[in-house]
Amino acid sequence: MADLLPDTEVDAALAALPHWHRAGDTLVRTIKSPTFPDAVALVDRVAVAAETRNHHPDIDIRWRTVTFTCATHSAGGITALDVELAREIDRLAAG
Ligand SMILES: C[C@H](O)[C@H](O)[C@H]1CNC2=NC(N)=NC(=O)C2=N1
Repeated sequence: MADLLPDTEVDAALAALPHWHRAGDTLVRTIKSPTFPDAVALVDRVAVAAETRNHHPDIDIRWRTVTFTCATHSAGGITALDVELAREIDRLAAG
């Protein structure tokens, strides 16, 4: 499951993840929340989902702006786990 995705598959995945972009061997999305508590509440929802799937994003919180960076550390790059986590983060951010 933690096999690196070829660039063609990363590009295909990103086509369906318009809020995300590729930065080297990671997928990145920045989300601006209305307030700092809202930003932290989003991070908490993502934390629960990440723990459930045992696949965790790197998270940078700066006031109301949260940046999620997804990569599979054990594989050294982007795998299907990261694409699925990005989709989950989009769902949680939209909810
Ligand atoms: C032991 C545990 O299953 C591993 O360390 C998991 C935890 N969460 C993880 N998250 C991410 N993004 N990459 C990993 O390789 C990874 N490995």
